[in-house]
Amino acid sequence: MTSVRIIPDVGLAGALPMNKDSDELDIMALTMAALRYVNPWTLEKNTQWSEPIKEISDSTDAKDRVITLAEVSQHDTPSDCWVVIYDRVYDISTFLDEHPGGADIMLEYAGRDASIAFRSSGHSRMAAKALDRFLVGELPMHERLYRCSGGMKLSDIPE
Ligand code: HEM
Repeated sequence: MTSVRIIPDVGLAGALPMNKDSDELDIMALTMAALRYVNPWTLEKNTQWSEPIKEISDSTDAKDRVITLAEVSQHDTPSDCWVVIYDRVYDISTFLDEHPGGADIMLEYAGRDASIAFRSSGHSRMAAKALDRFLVGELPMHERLYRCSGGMKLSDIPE
């Protein structure tokens, strides 16, 4: 093995990998140590640098998400079905097969505003409450019809 003689006159000998049998520097050990030092996989994770992961799944956060009508219109298939009801955006993809009124009637409104249809089908308060679990966001103020100043006043808009 290649080895280099070192003169231990700077007081570093104790910190360097020396051959046990001589006062020579162990180049292989030094190389491995240097590789470990520069190899990112050996670096310990510094939690101080990590951003906490922000959960966006609960409905409080979903309410804060602004979704335009243009974006809603991209979700207009049975497997990816969003509708707007009273200015709120709902992802009802998983509800289509559960809907007591059938999937087809809701699919007519896929990617669009379904407020009038929802209202005129005489849905119960329970139905309005059922919307909560599908909430993904709200329209921007300039695209709203109900939840805005001067918007349409309906006594039974869900809270
Ligand atoms: C998108 C969210 C919707 C939810 C969460 C929902 C929920 C419900 C629920 C729970 C019922 C049972 C009756 C009641 O409690 O009112 C129902 C019935 C019904 N829904 Fe919806 N609905 C939605 C959208 C729509 C839309 C867009 C239409 C379109 C017209 C519609 C049409 C109907 C009809 C016709 C019934 C009566 C079915 C029957 O009694 O035979 N629904 N819906």
